[in-house]
Amino acid sequence: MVHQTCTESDIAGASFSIHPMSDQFIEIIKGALEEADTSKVHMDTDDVTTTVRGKLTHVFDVTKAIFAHAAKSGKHVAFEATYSLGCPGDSKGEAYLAEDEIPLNAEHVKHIKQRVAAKFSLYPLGGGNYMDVIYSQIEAMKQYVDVSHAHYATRLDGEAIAIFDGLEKVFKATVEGGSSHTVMTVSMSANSPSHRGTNQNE
Ligand SMILES: Cc1ncc(C[n+]2csc(CCO)c2C)c(N)n1
Repeated sequence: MVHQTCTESDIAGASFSIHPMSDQFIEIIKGALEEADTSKVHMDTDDVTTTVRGKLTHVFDVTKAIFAHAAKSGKHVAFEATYSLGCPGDSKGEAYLAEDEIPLNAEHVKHIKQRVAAKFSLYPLGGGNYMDVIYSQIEAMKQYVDVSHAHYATRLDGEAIAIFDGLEKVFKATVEGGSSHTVMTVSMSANSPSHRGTNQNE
């Protein structure tokens, strides 16, 4: 078996998709991808997902903005993402590591009000006490949004922007805590008919 070695580079990335439950899905997906300022990341869209790579701050900033732009269509939008840091498979995005830490979209999207339901799972690979890391980061998440137990994941209910900011903080804390390869999966749902009656945006 060939063992791939992970580089020392701190390049982060996300592979994500948006699925708007609407006949206008093409406009919603493409519109959201275009509306976000992606100049500090390497971004590539195909028929399955979009991949963004660069500094972790910008990967979260761009995915948060794209989701917020899609969700503000008012249509039921599902979002799936896998975030990863610590084991890059290619190097095209590495040029973007020279960027500064100033997010380009945060100011623009921070006023978007969008209640969402989400689930996330954190995988601190390459560290010892991985369950301790997971439990302490679930605890940390309670500062930002409503947190509840789910099988294979932790449920989050709240404003989309607060949830993305919480996810970014938890991811960073896991990396800074010594996880040499960190993966996080996120599922999010906006404007679901299942939320009717509980959604402040109605
Ligand atoms: C973020 C994101 N990136 C790519 C796709 C895949 N995709 C499905 S339909 C469509 C528009 C027509 O080309 C695209 C790009 C997605 N769903 N969400």
